[in-house]
Amino acid sequence: MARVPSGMSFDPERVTTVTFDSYSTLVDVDAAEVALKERVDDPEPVSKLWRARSLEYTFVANQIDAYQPFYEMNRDALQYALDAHGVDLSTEERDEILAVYHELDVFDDVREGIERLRNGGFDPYVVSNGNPEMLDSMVEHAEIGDLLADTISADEIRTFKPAADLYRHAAARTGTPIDEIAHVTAGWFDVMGAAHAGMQSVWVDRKGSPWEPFGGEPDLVIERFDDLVEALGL
Ligand SMILES: O=C(O)COP(=O)(O)O
Repeated sequence: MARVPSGMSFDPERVTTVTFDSYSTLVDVDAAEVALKERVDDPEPVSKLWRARSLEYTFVANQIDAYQPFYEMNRDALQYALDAHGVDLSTEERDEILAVYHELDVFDDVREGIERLRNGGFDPYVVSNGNPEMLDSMVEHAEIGDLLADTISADEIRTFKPAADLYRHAAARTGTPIDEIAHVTAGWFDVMGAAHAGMQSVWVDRKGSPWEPFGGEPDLVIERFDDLVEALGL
């Protein structure tokens, strides 16, 4: 069931285009932990620090003009997480772990949900921090290439979420007024960034997580993509 947080309003009538975040929304980044398992005794904290640092690097990069492709952010963050936990791996081993990003598992509701949106007349796009090579392999592995209108990468303007410029760039690329876009994401910072830029924000909360006390609420909260399909009246 979709939840509309109190005081917030999701307006389905205004939506013509739906944009999706990729990592943690379409594909499961927690699966990256599996790649660590074979080489690290206690993979969970390493995986968590890796993921957290990747995102923190993107936030800092926006502020200090230090863009590098998201894959390289992940590479540096993995190195840091391993160092912080005293794990010494060769470059080849680190590369193998990193490559898991090319074949992350797709969530089971994704294909059907996007298909129903598309059949209902909405244009589905991906708007992601991932660089184009990552997005190509993500789309191929998730087998959703036939459903998407396009993928839009932070790399096109060398600026990461949640900078408003990236959402504005995405709106321009889709040819849609920004307030006619619903942005669907599991990332809290991405919910805030999309809303700040003028999109309607849809938070995918698959695990019943608490929402953030900071930064406003999503316009709509869904557990599965079907909930969005219903909220859009399809
Ligand atoms: O890893 C992230 O959440 C950032 O990448 P995304 O924009 O595709 O989500």
